[in-house]
Amino acid sequence: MERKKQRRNAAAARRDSLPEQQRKTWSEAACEAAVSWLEHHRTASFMVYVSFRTELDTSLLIEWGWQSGLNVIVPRCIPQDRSMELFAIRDWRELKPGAYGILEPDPTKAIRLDIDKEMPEAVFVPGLAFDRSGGRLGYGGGYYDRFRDRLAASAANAGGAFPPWIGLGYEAQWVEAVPMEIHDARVSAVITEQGIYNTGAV
Ligand SMILES: Nc1nc2c(c(=O)[nH]1)N(C=O)[C@@H](CNc1ccc(C(=O)N[C@@H](CCC(=O)O)C(=O)O)cc1)CN2
Ligand SMILES: Nc1ncnc2c1ncn2[C@@H]1O[C@H](COP(=O)(O)OP(=O)(O)OP(=O)(O)O)[C@@H](O)[C@H]1O
Repeated sequence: MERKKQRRNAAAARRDSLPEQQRKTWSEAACEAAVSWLEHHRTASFMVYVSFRTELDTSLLIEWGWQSGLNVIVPRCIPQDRSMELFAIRDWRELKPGAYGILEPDPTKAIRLDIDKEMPEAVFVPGLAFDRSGGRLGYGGGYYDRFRDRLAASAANAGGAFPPWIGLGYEAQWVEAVPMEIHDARVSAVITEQGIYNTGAV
């Protein structure tokens, strides 16, 4: 969709223009808000992206997870079918650059997770832009939308609940409305440096 591509370029340019020191401060504040949310919900595990380019930096959240004994789950993307595999990681040394140059779990070091047996209790998703109704603009690989369908199928099979789907971004990433297509999933909340926004979507 051409309209989406233009929105992606504009959103990426806006995020790239945010000063590095600001991005660092905002990332830390957003990670603290995410920590509060996880503590409040007493989650034992969460899935999170490892940041690349100018994305909101999740390293503080990941390190807090390790220190607090939570199961920290990171995806690895498979460009052939645009799917993602999950791994529990315990240390930065279990990551190596994968597709797109993103740091991803090294399958020889990290522990592979079978989502039919074990599901992350919360999922933090990256984005180029978000809107207040939970619309999310990604890089266009459809990785998270496809993965969400798989997770929903496993949850339905196991009779379990689908985990909260939470966007992480800077206040500067809000847009009026992300163009949404049928397959695009909404996030149930967005966390920024200002705190958590519930979107009303499930
Ligand atoms: N940290 C992180 N990990 C992630 C994602 C993410 O957004 N952030 N993804 C979320 O899905 C997946 C990777 N998706 C990606 C999809 C495309 C490009 C990319 O480089 N695209 C080109 C443009 C291609 C085009 O427009 O045709 C580019 O941006 O230059 C990068 C990552 C899985 N892992
Ligand atoms: N659940 C799905 N099943 C099959 N194909 C899908 C699914 N979701 C998205 N796609 C396809 O993937 C491509 C990219 O989708 P979209 O523009 O929604 O990506 P995105 O959400 O921006 O990216 P990402 O999730 O990787 O950050 C589209 O061609 C779309 O048709």
